[in-house]
Amino acid sequence: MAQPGQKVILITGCSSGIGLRMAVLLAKDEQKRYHVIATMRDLKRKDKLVEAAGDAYGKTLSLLTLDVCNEESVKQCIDNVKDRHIDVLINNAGIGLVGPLESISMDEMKKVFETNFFGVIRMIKEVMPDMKRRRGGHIIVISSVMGLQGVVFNDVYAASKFAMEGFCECLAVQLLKFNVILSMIEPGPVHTEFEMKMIQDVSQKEYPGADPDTVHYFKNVYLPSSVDIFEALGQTPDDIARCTKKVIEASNPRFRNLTNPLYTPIVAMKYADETGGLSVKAFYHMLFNMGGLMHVSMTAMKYLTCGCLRSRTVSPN
Ligand SMILES: NC(=O)C1=CN([C@@H]2O[C@H](COP(=O)(O)OP(=O)(O)OC[C@H]3O[C@@H](n4cnc5c(N)ncnc54)[C@H](OP(=O)(O)O)[C@@H]3O)[C@@H](O)[C@H]2O)C=CC1
Ligand SMILES: CC1=C(/C=C/C(C)=C/C=C/C(C)=C/C=O)C(C)(C)CCC1
Repeated sequence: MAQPGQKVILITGCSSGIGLRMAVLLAKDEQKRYHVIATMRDLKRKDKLVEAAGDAYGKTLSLLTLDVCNEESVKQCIDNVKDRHIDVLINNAGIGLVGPLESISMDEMKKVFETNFFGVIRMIKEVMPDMKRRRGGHIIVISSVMGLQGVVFNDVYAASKFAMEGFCECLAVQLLKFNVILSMIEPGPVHTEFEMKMIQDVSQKEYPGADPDTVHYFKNVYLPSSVDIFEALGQTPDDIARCTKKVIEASNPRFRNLTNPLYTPIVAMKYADETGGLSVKAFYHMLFNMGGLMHVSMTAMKYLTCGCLRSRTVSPN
C-alpha cells in the first residue's frame, strides 16, 4: 500500500518492454517518492517484472490484473486501488500491426484500435473524474512518432496513434482548467517485444490478397530499411522509462515529448509544408531511392544531429 506522501502511479501493460522498465525505474526511486501499481492482463506473465523489481516488489511496487480491452476489468482494477486515488496514470499498453493493407483483416485492424485507442479512452474515463474532482493528477500516454508522421505499411497502427493524438489535443485543454496535466511520450523505434512480435509475425505470414509487387515492396524494400532504422536509431525501454520519469518530475511538463532527437527533422518537415507534399516525397525518396543507403545515412544522421535538435526532445540521460 502507498505510504503517506507517496504518489500513486498506475501503469498499463507491464509484462514486458517499456511498461515493465517504467514500473521498475519508478518503484526503485531512491527517495521512494512513488508507489507503482503495475498492471498486466495476465498475471502469469509477472515473473520478469517481479525479478527486475527485486526488493521493491511488495513495497513500492504492487500488481493488479488489467485488460484495457475489457470494461469490467478496467473498472474492477481501479476499484481495487485504495480510495480509487491515482496521481499518475501511464497508458502504455499497445500493439503493433504492419503489412500490406490488402492482407489485413478488418478484425485485426479493430483489435489495434480497441487496444491502442479505445483502451486508453477506457482508462481515462475511469480515472479522470476523480482527478478532476481532486483538481490534480497527471495522465501520460505512450504514443509514438507514428502518431505524428505516418510510415508506409504501418497504416492502421499509425492511424490508431494519430487518433490518440487528436483525442489528447482536445482533452488536454479542458483538463488544464481542472489542474490535470496530460502529456504524450513520442518514442521512435524501441527494442522490445514489439519489434520481435513484428519480425515473428512477418516471417509467418503469406499476405493473401496482396499483389506480388506490393508484397515485394513490403518484404524486400520496407522491411530491410525498417530493420536498419531499428539498428541505427533504436532506443532501449530504459531510455523511454527515464524520459517518462523526467516528464513526471518536470515542474511544467510539455504536452508532446519526443524521446529521439533523430526524429525531430522528420516532424519539422511535416510542419514546414502544410500541404504534406514535402513529407510524402521525402519518404518516397528515402524508401525507394535511398533504401540501400538507409543504414549509412541513419548512422551519419546520428552523429550529425546538432544540439538545437536535442534540446527539443526529452533526453533519457
Ligand atoms: N517498441 C517500439 O518501437 C515502440 C513502442 N511504442 C508504444 O509503446 C507501448 C509499449 O510497447 P512496447 O513496450 O514496445 O511493446 P511490448 O510488446 O513489449 O509491450 C506491450 C505491452 O502491452 C500489453 N498489452 C497488449 N494488449 C493489452 C491489453 N489488451 N491490456 C493490457 N495490456 C496489454 C502487453 O501485454 P501481454 O504480455 O499481455 O501481451 C505488453 O505488456 C505501446 O503503446 C507501443 O505502441 C511507441 C513507439 C515505439
Ligand atoms: C523513418 C523512415 C522509415 C521507417 C521508420 C520506422 C520503421 C519507424 C518505426 C517506428 C516505430 C516502430 C514506432 C512505434 O510506435 C522508412 C519507412 C523505412 C524509410 C523512410 C524513413
